Amino acid sequence: MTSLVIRQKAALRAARRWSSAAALLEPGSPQAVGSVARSYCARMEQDRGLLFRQLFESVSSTYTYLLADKESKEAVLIDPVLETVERDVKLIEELGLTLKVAVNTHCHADHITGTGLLKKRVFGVKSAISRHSGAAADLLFSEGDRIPFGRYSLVVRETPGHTDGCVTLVTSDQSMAFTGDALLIRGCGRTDFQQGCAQRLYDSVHQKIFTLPGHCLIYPAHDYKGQTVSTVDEEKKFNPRLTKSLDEFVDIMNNLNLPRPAKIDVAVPANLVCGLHDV
Ligand SMILES: N[C@@H](CCC(=O)N[C@@H](CSS)C(=O)NCC(=O)O)C(=O)O
Ligand SMILES: [Fe+2]
Repeated sequence: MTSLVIRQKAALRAARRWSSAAALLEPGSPQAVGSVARSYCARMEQDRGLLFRQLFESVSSTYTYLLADKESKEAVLIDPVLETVERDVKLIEELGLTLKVAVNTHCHADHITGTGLLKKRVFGVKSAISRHSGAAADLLFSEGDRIPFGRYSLVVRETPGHTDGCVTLVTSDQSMAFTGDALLIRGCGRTDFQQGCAQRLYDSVHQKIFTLPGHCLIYPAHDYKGQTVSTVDEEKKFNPRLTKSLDEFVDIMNNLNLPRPAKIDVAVPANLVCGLHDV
């Protein structure tokens, strides 16, 4: 009994030490990245301050991501899908969030984005996409731009190759990267339509994603096998395409022989106007 009380007191003291250390770290500050202990604190800070939801649309196997600052309630939504906008709006309302930006990682070929409908459903939301996508949106971003939401922000890394306007959105403490179709879990986006280029994609992933910290979590736009998350280290070790040499990668990509996405002829024109095709 006595030893149980001692153990409980020790655990309480340790928890207090952790929480006061975490409280000293501004989310996304340079101090929040670095040693293992510091990065562990940064993750604790995130748990306390950053709301995160991974949502799934099963027809196109698309992941939509909701991130919000728990304090200010400001939120961003990454890669919403037209068919699941009502689900997303309901969740945003239930959680009392203010959606600031609905952002696309690229001009999708397989589904219509939800950004256009979201702009109609939620007052004040701005759509955003890369200026190299050729698509219309309220905000056109490029390399190094930040998408702020409360105390947090997403930093834009241009990762072309699947399309010209593909970006990876990285949290400012580099603990999470939303890679769109540039890097999928144990795979990558195809390069046989839109402005696809295998060499460009290989360079993008190696220079802009594999240079992130090894523990950085990888959240892709799609998964077709039930996988939900990976890390930079895991993909550097186990990605069956991107661990190969450039020549081998190009050969793999030129021989995927995938069928065209069923909705490509409808989705691409719609997504070039951020889903506002029927207005
Ligand atoms: N069957 C789906 C389309 C599947 C597909 O082509 N996925 C793309 C990402 S969406 S542009 C892709 O890059 N896949 C890479 C891979 O290796 O599977 C449909 O008809 O919509
Ligand atoms: Fe795509």
